[in-house]
Amino acid sequence: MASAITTGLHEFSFGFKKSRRSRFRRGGFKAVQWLQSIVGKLGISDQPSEKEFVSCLRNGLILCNAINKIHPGAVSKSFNREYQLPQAYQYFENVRNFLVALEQLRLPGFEASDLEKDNLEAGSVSKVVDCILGLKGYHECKMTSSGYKHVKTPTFQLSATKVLPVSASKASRQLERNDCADGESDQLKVIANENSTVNFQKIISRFPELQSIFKNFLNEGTPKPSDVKPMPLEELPVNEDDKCRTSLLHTTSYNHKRLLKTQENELAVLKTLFIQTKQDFKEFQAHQQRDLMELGNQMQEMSSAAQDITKWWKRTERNIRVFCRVRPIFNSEMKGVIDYIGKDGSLFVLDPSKPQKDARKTFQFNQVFAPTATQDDVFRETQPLIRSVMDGYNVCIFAYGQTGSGKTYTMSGPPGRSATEMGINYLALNDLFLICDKRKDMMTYDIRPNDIRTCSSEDDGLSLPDATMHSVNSTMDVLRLMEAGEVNRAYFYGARTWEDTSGGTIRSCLHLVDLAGSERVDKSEVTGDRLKEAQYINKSLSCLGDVIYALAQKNSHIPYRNSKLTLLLQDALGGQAKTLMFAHLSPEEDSFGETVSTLKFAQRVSTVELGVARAHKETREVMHLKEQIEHLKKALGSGD
Ligand SMILES: Nc1ncnc2c1ncn2[C@@H]1O[C@H](COP(=O)(O)OP(=O)(O)OP(=O)(O)O)[C@@H](O)[C@H]1O
Repeated sequence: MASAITTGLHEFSFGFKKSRRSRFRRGGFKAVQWLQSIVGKLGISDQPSEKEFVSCLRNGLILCNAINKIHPGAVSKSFNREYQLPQAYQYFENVRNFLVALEQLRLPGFEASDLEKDNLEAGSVSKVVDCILGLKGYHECKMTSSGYKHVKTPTFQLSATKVLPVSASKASRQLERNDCADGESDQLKVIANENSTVNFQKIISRFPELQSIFKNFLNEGTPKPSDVKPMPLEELPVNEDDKCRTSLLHTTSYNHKRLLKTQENELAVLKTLFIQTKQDFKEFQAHQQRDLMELGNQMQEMSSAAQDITKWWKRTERNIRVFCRVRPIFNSEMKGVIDYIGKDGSLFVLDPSKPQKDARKTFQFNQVFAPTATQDDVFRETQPLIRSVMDGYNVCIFAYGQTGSGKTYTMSGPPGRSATEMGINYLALNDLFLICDKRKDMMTYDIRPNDIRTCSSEDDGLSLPDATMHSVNSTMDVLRLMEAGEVNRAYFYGARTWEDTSGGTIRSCLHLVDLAGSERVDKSEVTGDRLKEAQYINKSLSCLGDVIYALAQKNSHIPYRNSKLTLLLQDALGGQAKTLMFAHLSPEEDSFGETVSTLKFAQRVSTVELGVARAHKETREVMHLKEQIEHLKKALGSGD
C-alpha cells in the first residue's frame, strides 16, 4: 500500500516536472531569444535548461541592461562593476533595481528569491519567464505604436503597461499552450507588427475576460489621449465561435440569475412556512398540553369513580341486595307517606301522626322504584343477577311486603296481564331460554321448574307434599305451571339449570319467591284454614326474620331449621348464592305502620353479609369421584 502511494507520488512529481519543463521550453526559449536580441549573447545556449537560464539572470546585470535598452534610464543607478560590495549583495541590488524599474513601468515582476536555484523546483522560473515576455511585449508595443512614442504620460501608455503585457503574455502563452494550428499565435504577432491600437483591441476582443479588465481600466477615469481613440469594444468584429461563447455565457449568467431569483423566492416561501409551522407547532403543543391536562383530570375522576364503584360492588356483592318498590295510590283521596325517592337508593317517608318537622324517616337501599316504574325498568336492573345463573351461581329473588303491596305484580304481573305487564318470573325465564337458544351449539341446558306451594300444616324436615317437578322446554311451559301455582297462597319456584360442557357440568338454581303478606295475622281478618295458613305463614316469616337477624348479628347459630321457608332459603341466605329482596310498599297513610315495619325489616336484610358467591362447576373427574363414593356408600350399606 505504502509503496503504491510512493510510486503514485513519484509519478505525479515526475509528470509535474515534465509539464513544467515543456512550459519552460515554450516561453523560456522565446525570452532568451528576445533578451539576446536586446543585450547580445547571454553566454548560454539558445535553448538552455531552467537552471542555466536562471543562473545567467541571477546577477541582475542582463535584466537591468535590457530594461535600460527599451526604456532608457529605467535603472538609474550605475551597475557596480567595481566589486566594491560583496558579490551577493551586488547581485541582489541589481535585481532589486530591475524590479523597481518594472514596477515604475507597471510591468509584472517576480520575487528576487525566484532566481535562487533552490526555488526552481517550485516553478519559480515561470514567473521570471512571464516577466521577460511582458517586457518583450511592452517593447514591441512601444516600437510598433507610432503615436505612443510621443505620449509622455499617456493613458494609453498606462493602459498598455497595465493591460498589454499581462494580456499579451497571457494570450501568447495561452495560444502557445493550445498549439493553435489556426495561426492564433501569428495573430499575436500582428499586435506587434501592424502598429495599430485598433488591431490590439481586436485581439483583446477575442478574449471576453480581457474585455472586462480593459473596460474596467478605461472606466477608472484616467484621461484618454486625444489622438488615440480606441474603438468601442461592442463594435469590434468578432467571429462566430466567440459569438456563441459570449451568448452562452450570457445565457448561463441569465439562467443563474433566474435560478438565484427562484431560489430566493423559494427561500422566502420556506421561511414563511417555517414561521407558520413553528407557530402551528406551538399552538398544537399548547392544545395538546390542555388536552393532556383535561385527560388527566378525567382519568382521576374516572379512577375515583371506579374506586367508589368497586367499593360499592364489593359491599353489595357480599351483602343481600335490597330493592324497594312503591306501588301507585289507587284511592286518590288518600294521602301518601312517601316524601322523597332518590336515584341513589335513598327513601324518605313521612309519619302522618307526627308534625312535619319530626315526621321524616330515612332509609337507604340499593335501588328504589317509584310508582311510575314499569315492569321492564325493574327487570333491566335485575337481569344481570338472573343471567349469572347461566354461569353456575345460585340466585334467589324473593318478594316481601304486606298484602296488596304489589309482590305478585312484580314477580308475575297483574291478572290477565298484557305483554308489557309480564313480571320477573316470565321475563327472567324468557331471558334464560333465549340464552339457551343462543348457546345451543355449545351447551345443553335442562331447565326444570319446581312448583312448590307451602303446605297448610307444619311438617318436620323438608318434605314438600305438594311439590311437583316438570321438565320444560319453553317460557310458555313455565308460565302454564306458574298459573297453576298461583291458586296457592304462597309459592316457590325453583328453576334448575344443567349445563354440559366437555364432560363437566354447571349446576345452579334460580329461586323466585313470592312470599305471603307480611302483615300481622290479626289484621288479615282470615278464619278457619286460611287463618291456620296465615298463622303458619306468619310463623315462617317470623322465622325468616330470626334468621335474618342472626345473620346480621353474625351469630354462630343461625336458626334455619325453624321453618320450611328458612330451610329452603338456607343456601340463598347463608350460602354462596346471590340474593335479592324486593321490599314492597303500599304508600297510603293508613298503611304507614306496615310500611315502616317492612322498611325496617328490609334495612336489616340489607346489612346481612353473605359468603362470597361461588359458581357450582364440577369437572368430569370430580363427578366421576362423586359417583364412585355414592357407589361405595350403597355397596357398604347393602353389605350390612
Ligand atoms: N306497580 C304497580 N303498578 C300498578 N298496579 C300495581 C302495582 N303493584 C301492584 N299493583 C296492583 O295492586 C294490587 C295488589 O297487588 P298484588 O296482588 O301484586 O299485591 P301482593 O303484595 O301480591 O298481595 P298479596 O300479598 O295479597 O298477594 C293488584 O291489583 C295489582 O295489580
